[in-house]
Formats: sequence, C-alpha cells, structure tokens
Amino acid sequence: MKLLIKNAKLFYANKLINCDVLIEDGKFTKIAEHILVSDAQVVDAKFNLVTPGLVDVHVHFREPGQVHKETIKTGTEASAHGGFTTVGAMPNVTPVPDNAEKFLQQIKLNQANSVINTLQYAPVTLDETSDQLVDIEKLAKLGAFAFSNDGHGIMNAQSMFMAMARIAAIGSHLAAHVEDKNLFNKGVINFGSASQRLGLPGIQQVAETSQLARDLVLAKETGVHYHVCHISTKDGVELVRMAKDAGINVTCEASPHHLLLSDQDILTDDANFKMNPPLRSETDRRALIAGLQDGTIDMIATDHAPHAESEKNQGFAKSAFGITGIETSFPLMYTKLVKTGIISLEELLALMTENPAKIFDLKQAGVIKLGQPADFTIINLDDEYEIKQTDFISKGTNSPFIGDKVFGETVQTYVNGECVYSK
Ligand SMILES: NC(=O)N[C@@H](CC(=O)O)C(=O)O
Ligand SMILES: [Zn+2]
Ligand SMILES: [Zn+2]
Repeated sequence: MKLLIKNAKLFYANKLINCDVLIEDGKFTKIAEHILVSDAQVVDAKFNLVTPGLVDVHVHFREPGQVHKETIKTGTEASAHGGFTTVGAMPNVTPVPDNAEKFLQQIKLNQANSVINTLQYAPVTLDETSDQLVDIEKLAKLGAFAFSNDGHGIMNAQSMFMAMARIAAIGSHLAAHVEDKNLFNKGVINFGSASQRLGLPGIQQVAETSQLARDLVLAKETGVHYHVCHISTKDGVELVRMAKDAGINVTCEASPHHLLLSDQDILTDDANFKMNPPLRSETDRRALIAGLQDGTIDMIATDHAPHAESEKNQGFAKSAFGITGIETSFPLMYTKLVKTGIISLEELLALMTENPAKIFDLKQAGVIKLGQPADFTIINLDDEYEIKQTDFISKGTNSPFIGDKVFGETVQTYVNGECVYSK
C-alpha cells in the first residue's frame, strides 16, 4: 500500500519545508521536493501544514464507568478531529485500573475502541484515593506509560516518596495533579476578586504551590522524572523554573484554558469556565505565557474532561469540574499565540509533538522520520472558522470557547498511514 502526500508544508527536523512525502505499508519511506510514483494513492495537501500527529499526555476518556460523558471511541475520534494521533488517558475511570487484571482489561478496551494511539496511565495508589501504592513494577511491565493519580493527587508524603523511588528505579514517569485537599476549602473557583464578586468559595493558590514545593523536594531526593499536570499559578511556574535550574528532573504542562483565560473572563455563573485547577488571575496567566516562552513549560496538554450537559448547567456551585478540549487545542493555540506573535509556529508544534514525545519516551510519536509509523495531520492555517457546539465529535461540548473564531482547522488525520479523520 503506497500513499503519496503531494505539496506538503512539512514540519520536519524543526523546520517547515515544502515537499512531498511517501508512505509505504504505514511508514514514512521518502521525503523529497518532488516524488513520482505511479502506483500510489495521491493526496494533494495544497501546501497546508503537515505536522507529526499531535501528542497530548493528559486526557480523560470516561470508559468504563461514565460512558454517557465520553467513550474511548468518541474520545479518540474527537482527538483525531483535533489533529491528535497519540494521547495519554488518565486512570480516573470506574473501575480504576489499579491491579494487573483491571489494567489489562483497560488496555484491551483501549485497543478495541481507539482510532488513534491511546496510551494508558496507571494510578499511583489503589483506587487513586488510598495511601497504598499499586504494584508499580507490574503495571509498568503490562504497559503503563506513566503513573498518575490525576483528579485526586497524593496527599500522603510517604506514599509520594515511596512511589517516586519505585518509579525512578524502573525509569518511568510520575505525573502529578498537585493540590493539597486540606487547602481546597470546598472551592469551585480561584480564590480572589472573582470569587468575591460572584460570592463563591475560592480555591487558594497555595493548594497547588505548597504540594508542588513538597514534591520538588521529594523528586530531588529520588531522582524521579516528575511531571506537573496543568500548572496554573505564577508561583508554581517560578518553583518549576527554580527546580529546573537546580537540576531536578521536572517537566510541566499547561492547558490552553489556563494560557488563554483568567478568572476575569468569568462574567456569569457559567460552569463551562469551571475546572480544576481553576482559571487563575491575569497575573498568573501572564506568568504561564512567560513560562511557555522561556521553556519552563515543556508542553501543551488539554486535560480534556468531557461532561454531560446536565452535569455542567448547574452553575459553579453544583456543576462538575472540567472542560472538553481536545478538538479546540491546536486552533486556539495557533490563533491566540502564534498569529499574535507570542510564540512561533515551530515552537507551538514542538510543544504539541516532539516535546511531549521525547519527555515521555514515546519513540514512535512526535516526529516525522523515515521508517517511523506514518502518524500525521494536515492542518489548514489560512481559513478562519467558528468553534460551534454542533461540530464537536466528543460527547462533551462543555467549552468556554464556543463562538470563538479561529484558524488551524484539521483537514485530515492519519495513523499508521490510514486516514482516521477527514473534514
Ligand atoms: N480537570 C478537571 O477539572 N477535571 C478532571 C480531573 C482532573 O484533571 O483533575 C476530570 O476528570 O473531570
Ligand atoms: Zn488534574
Ligand atoms: Zn486531568
């Protein structure tokens, strides 16, 4: 089977080049200015962007347990629509895949239902809520690509310390939702002027930063690769910057919503602006942008957290935390960060492909290389379109960006040389 992509504006070796790309048996086999093959299926990319398939290390699909919010099928089809070919699925499903049997069952479900590459996180502790560690070594052997208690975090310092030591010993990765529950204050929004204005209980910034400081000390001691999920505060970015300068093995991600919105954008009691961590102040948002520009923030991750409409239309006090994000991430980042000159297109693509792949040792993802599986996405950077609720493939349409006009629509997405999304 041969597939020839003509007239690509290809992101290749950190540069954009105009060329043709040949794919044979699902792998990249030739990249050249002009390729002529008589027996290939031809796709004219029309000098649209051709990027390695986007990589997102932080998504929530809800299967098993809450398939009314999302299934692996709808989640991965939505991912393909967003240009993603590899995602890391968080383990806060029901049941939590916290032993060999449940983990293998989860992997089977993922394989049977995914149209892209779905990598599976294992939890760090039983049920994600106890202090008792899972069998880290066994779950890694069974294919856990990293460990995380996302959604809950790890309150007990000893559990965290032991988990880090064991994850370091096998060379895996620990991704942390940093939030001290004891400082959470039953909050539903950032603590500050917006929580006062709307009369809602606020989540203090120290809930994030105090636990992050603890973890950085433990990461230094154990040498583990420690990855900070959805960083949201100025002080958090500063802590990561200092830790990196001190040689601690820490990386971090930021989500499109924390980079683009602040609590000042919450004008009404609309829970499409409710997520955890919450939208912070404009000062925090700017610090995140600075962290993206100077490399303190290593990657963009969506924290795609779909919920049903009935779970999101009850105002801040009662609605679920989280927003859908996998279908709007690239266009939002491209329109609001690249077109405005805040970062370059090459920088954005690295943040969404090569960086996450390298940092999480995903050898088959994030770059276009000869011999590599042909996972790539064709993206139209020229035509503006509107983010519409009716265009989501995800079951979750809980987005604060509906109605925004953006550039960067996915034209086609390919996994192993097969088209898995076409506009
Ligand atoms: N981000 C959220 O607000 N919610 C996530 C959990 C999480 O990422 O902490 C979810 O699973 O819904
Ligand atoms: Zn989280
Ligand atoms: Zn999450």
